[in-house]
Amino acid sequence: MSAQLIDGNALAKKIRSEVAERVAALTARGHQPGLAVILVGDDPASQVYVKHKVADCESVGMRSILERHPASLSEADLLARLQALNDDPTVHGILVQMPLPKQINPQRVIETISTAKDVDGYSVQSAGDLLCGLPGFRPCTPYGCMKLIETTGVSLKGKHAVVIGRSNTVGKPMALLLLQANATVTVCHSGTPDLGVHTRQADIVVAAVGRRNVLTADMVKPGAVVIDVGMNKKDDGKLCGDVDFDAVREIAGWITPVPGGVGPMTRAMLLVNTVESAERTAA
Ligand SMILES: Nc1nc(=O)c2c([nH]1)NC[C@@H]1CN(c3ccc(C(=O)N[C@@H](CCC(=O)O)C(=O)O)cc3)C=[N+]21
Repeated sequence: MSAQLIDGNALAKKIRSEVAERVAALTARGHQPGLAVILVGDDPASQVYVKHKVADCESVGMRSILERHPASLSEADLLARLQALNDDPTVHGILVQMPLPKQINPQRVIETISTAKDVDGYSVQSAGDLLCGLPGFRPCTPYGCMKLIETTGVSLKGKHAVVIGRSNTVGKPMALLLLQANATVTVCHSGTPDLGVHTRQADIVVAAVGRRNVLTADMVKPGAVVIDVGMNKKDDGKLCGDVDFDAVREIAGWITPVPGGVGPMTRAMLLVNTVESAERTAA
């Protein structure tokens, strides 16, 4: 028996159509939501991602402001730009594409963005809101993973969820979201001696390491929900995740593909956070 595919493209499309309705309602009241996307330098992958985000905004009727800066931009100049966007009432979300050139401290950049416009959910305030279960912007990738898990109909209450990876943007917030949904949560990482011991117990596995074949078929409990956050390149240049997809899909109950799983949902949740920000401002 083969796992059911969780279609991230289809779910993202449905979410975009819901966002489009909220955008239209706000726009009719003179509050068109706006997202500022800032790209520093000319990293090819970042250019593609940023283009996608701008196109996503257009597809839901949101205004996007794309700012491109040279890789030599100083930190002070970037912070000054962010202050101007903080003060601009037509901008409801601000995203600074990561990674940044080395002369710029990313944490300082994140903390300069107004909490009310931190639609990436990367700031210490947003992280603290999540930790405490308070309203605030949730980081888009783990937020999207929760929506993907929801579509399986598998209830998280009382289930064992294993997160592989402990980054501030994915692993840690993922664990907190699962915990808030009443799962029993284990966080594994590069210092975990035997990953399989943990993942074989898991009803839900979220792999967010950034390395191929982190999760193989022998590490998965039959019927488990497998969410693959990885974005790696194979030798043939094709995109693949952290999960040994072809083998794991024979064991798992549900699995997300790469591409077409978590990636499109990350972008969809950015739109959700931005429309939410605009709704709060308009209220
Ligand atoms: N401030 C900031 N916020 C981010 O959210 C952020 C960032 N910086 N820096 C880079 C990472 C990466 N990221 C992706 C989002 C969607 C896809 C995506 O849509 N992927 C498609 C495939 C795209 C392709 O074919 O290359 C998919 O998985 O189906 C990929 C990568 C957001 N990031």
